[in-house]
Amino acid sequence: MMLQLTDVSKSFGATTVLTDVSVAVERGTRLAIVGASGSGKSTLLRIIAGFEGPSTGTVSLDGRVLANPVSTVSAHRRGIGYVAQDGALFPHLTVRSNIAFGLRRSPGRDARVREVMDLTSLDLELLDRYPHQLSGGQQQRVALARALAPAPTVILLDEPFSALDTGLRAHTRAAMVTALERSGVTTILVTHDQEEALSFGQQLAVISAGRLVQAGPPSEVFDAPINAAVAEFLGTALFLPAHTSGPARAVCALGELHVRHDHSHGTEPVRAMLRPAQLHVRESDGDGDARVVAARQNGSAVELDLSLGDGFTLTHRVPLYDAHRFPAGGAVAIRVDGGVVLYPAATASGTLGAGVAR
Ligand SMILES: Nc1ncnc2c1ncn2[C@@H]1O[C@H](COP(=O)(O)OP(=O)(O)OP(=O)(O)O)[C@@H](O)[C@H]1O
Repeated sequence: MMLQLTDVSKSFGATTVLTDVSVAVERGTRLAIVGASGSGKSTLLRIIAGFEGPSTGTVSLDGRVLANPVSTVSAHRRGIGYVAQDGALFPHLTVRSNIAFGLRRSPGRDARVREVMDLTSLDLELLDRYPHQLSGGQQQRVALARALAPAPTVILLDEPFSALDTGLRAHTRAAMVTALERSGVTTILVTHDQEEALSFGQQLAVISAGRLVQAGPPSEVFDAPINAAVAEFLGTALFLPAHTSGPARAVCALGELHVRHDHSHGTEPVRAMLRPAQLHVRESDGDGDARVVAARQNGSAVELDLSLGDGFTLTHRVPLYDAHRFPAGGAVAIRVDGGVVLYPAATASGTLGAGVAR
């Protein structure tokens, strides 16, 4: 066990921002916390960093209490590094001085600067540049290098890639993950980007309205979201009205399907959730499973509206080069791979935290 939060809550006046958040991060592992804007991610990081205190609950590191409502270890004594959204480099300092900022003056100081630059794949040519002479991705890597320089036990990353454009973001993220891996530092990333969260670390936690609704290895959370809202939040999800038809079986407009996970809590009727990648659609000579009611071009793909009967329509994307096989009015056959996840039938409240089993 390493960094541990136990029942952490936080209120600002009458506003409750976090409620009973408990999470443990093992030494040397990476946790990504994903949530919508305003869900409390930054506040959680700020409590771990020591910029805020919890209203209730405890933060501890290797068994040592860092903060509870009555006592707190100050931020600079926690051995925790923090990288903000925009990197927050000192604009009037060179890369060398930025990275060396938290290091004691010593003969080894310059060597350490070079070491963390190597770790974060920063070219030594950049040593004497100023932040405005760097690309966004380089700035973020300098910010990480600066945070890593004093060899912290934990690094906190607050949306460090959000200001970068898509291509640079993926590249910078991969470079950062490599650097974090090589340094062996325990890391927590917060982000509102699902792809980023799913690819970042060994653990993923979903936060909604100040509560941790689900945590686990990213593949497990993605495979078996605890409720329909989490399923939708983590990626495009298709929901079909269904009813159970036997052990691990459910019937919906696409026929009788295998149930991979059942989160319906014994309710009936249910909804069957599947991901677009599970659908295999081909043209059909006969009646097929569905009919193409509309086809819309959307960049490199064509979106087909497929009517399954019973007034139920499903949208499916096919590559542009394949679209001629699916004219409007044509019949298609649909195969589903991998089974479905069941949830209670739709209710009026569809927020991420609704109906959470904890
Ligand atoms: N010092 C404060 N006083 C009052 N309310 C605050 C304070 N800090 C944060 N909040 C409120 O707490 C909620 C969560 O804020 P927080 O910044 O933690 O969310 P977030 O998930 O990081 O959002 P974003 O992704 O938009 O940065 C927001 O509604 C915010 O207005």
